[in-house]
Amino acid sequence: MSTTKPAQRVIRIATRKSDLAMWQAKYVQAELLKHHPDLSVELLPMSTQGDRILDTPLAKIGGKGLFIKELEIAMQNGEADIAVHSMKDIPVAFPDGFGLHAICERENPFDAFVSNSFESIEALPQGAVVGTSSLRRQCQLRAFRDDLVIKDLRGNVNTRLAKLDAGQYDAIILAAAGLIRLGMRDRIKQEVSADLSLPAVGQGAVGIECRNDDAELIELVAALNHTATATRVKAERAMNAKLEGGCQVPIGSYAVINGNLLLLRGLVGTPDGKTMLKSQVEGPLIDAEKIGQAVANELLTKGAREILDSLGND
Ligand SMILES: NCc1[nH]cc(CCC(=O)O)c1CC(=O)O
Repeated sequence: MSTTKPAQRVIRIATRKSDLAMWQAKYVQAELLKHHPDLSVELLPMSTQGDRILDTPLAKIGGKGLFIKELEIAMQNGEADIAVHSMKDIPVAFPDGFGLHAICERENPFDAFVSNSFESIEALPQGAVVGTSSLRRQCQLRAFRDDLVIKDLRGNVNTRLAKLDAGQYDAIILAAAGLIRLGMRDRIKQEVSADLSLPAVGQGAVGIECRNDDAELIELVAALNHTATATRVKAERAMNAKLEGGCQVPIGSYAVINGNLLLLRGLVGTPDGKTMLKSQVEGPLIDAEKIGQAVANELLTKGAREILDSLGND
């Protein structure tokens, strides 16, 4: 047995600076240290173009990739080793040389109804103003309650809550996971069921990206992979990839596991909620990716392509 210890490796995590991104980076830092106590893990907080341009719809400025490009450049330059992302916010494909090397255990995957005056979506009065910038949430809310007025709501979680508290909305819809991670579970008045609002691809899960050429790092990071979450998210992302669901489209995709079976539900709709295509496929866990493609194919057969193309998702 060798008596010399390998040199202590330092892992630098590139992260966005929002409270949620910092929470997620610190979570991964703690998990890495739990699995590999000899590591040294540092944070490199960065601001990205996506964080700086807050007043333009994301689709117009280049979509989700904008939130991670700077982090990838830092990894390419050797200033950082890994990047931590909300799985919901990252595109299906990574740039050459980069990959997703772990998906951590999923937090609550559902949408949350938050209001200072009303207890639930059902309890909102006629014509109530609800804040969300997600076309997926807008579509499903309108399909459920076509009287509601949907008003744009951007910014990080705290900004959105501040706008609600300032009286600009009767209620807002956020991801439950973000609120829970930031210690604001008590702001959730209602967890919105998947029947009413099918979650976004990967919602509630955190992923770790790094370069594909660092085998030692990839092995260290793999210890944080949560198999069930990774399988669910793989199916959800395979559906999205097949639909070429770009940045801002009303797509929901949500997988659950029952024993050896995975059930994936998919949804494509129009922002006005007047058309909502739904499909679900169940199959063996090992077929997660095929199940995702099968749900996408069913949605395409029902007319998803026309909806997605009409939204400029080319
Ligand atoms: N689009 C922003 C975003 N990205 C990730 C989360 C938190 C939940 C998650 O990890 O999926 C949120 C907030 C929200 O949608 O309310």
